[in-house]
Amino acid sequence: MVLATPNPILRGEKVEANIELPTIDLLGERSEVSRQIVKACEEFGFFKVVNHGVPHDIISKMEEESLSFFSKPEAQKQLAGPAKPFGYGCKTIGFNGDMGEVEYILLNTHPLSIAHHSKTISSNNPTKFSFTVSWYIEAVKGLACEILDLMADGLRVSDTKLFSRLIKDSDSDSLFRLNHYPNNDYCSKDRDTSSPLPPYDHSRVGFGEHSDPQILTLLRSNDVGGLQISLDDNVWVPVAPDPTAFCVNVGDVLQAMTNGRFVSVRHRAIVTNSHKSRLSMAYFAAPALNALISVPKEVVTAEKPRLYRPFTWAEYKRTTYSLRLGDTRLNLFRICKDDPQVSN
Ligand SMILES: C=C1C[C@]23C[C@@]1(O)CC[C@H]2[C@@]12CC[C@H](O)[C@@](C)(C(=O)O1)[C@H]2[C@@H]3C(=O)O
Ligand SMILES: O=C(O)CCC(=O)C(=O)O
Ligand SMILES: [Fe+2]
Repeated sequence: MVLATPNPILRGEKVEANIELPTIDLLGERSEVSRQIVKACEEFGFFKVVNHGVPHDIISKMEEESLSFFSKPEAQKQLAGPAKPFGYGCKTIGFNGDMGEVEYILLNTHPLSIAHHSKTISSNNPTKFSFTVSWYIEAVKGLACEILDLMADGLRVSDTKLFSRLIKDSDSDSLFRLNHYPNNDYCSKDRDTSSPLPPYDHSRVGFGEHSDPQILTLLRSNDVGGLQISLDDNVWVPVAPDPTAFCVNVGDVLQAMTNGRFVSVRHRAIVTNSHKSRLSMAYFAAPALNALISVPKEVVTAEKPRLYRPFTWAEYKRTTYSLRLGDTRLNLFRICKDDPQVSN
């Protein structure tokens, strides 16, 4: 069912009723799990994993540390910023004027970088913060590698570690982001409280629409919704929050490496009308800067010729950061039929 939004961000925009993303049980039979993952990446670019093996303890400690940081007075949080490129950021996203109703911590996942930034994020116990983040990242990185190996299997790529090797590199450029969105208590003083609020306020963008540039994103959120994905132009589908699962999405690099078979889908986070704030924790699995992104031979066929030219992650990242959040970047790397450097 497609419903017109009560307060659309863009004219003509539609929001569908909540969908359940494909849910993949990682304890299932391996070839069946691979098959389901490939199908979900082709059809949605997003799926949920359950029985993911990341200990509950690690997730709840990371959530506790995050909330304890975000509950500090603004002036204290600012000591850990600006997020240029890493640290605390509030409302400004990236370097090109994007804004949203979100505060966040953005970190590179290298242990030395985490230890360095922990000093300003948690001045009273930086070791505890640093330890918790590193522990969480090790666990989600393990999960990301497992999922990437299942993808390679499902795609019948002979080098089954091709994708996971890229993110296991000690120079991997992977990132970790904690996003904290406001709750509706911000506006309740000005509101007529006699009529109930709709579940979302579509005029309040937390994190504007974009695709993730990396290989794979593993997102865990608390029980407050807000994430929406765009399956068709101008149709947004809210994703029901599920704190027991990880929401996994294909990034631009994986779309390129699968020759467009997997889709890096645009998504955004809207501020909900919940009394509780949304907390999301995103691990962006990326290759090393000098890694060459090219397509394995198994996904290029006469019917599906090579779509993108090879590029390094450094080149792709530079392009990404020179653009706005909502800009499409992968198309800039599409092969032009008359490009003499390109052979199929
Ligand atoms: C406006 C921007 C913020 C962003 C870098 C960019 O120039 C375009 C992509 C943005 C994004 C989206 C996914 C991740 O949250 C992120 C960390 C990333 O790698 O690309 C952000 C960047 C950011 O916030 O710095
Ligand atoms: O908070 C969310 O649910 C989405 C965040 C997101 O898309 C991002 O950080 O790239
Ligand atoms: Fe994202």
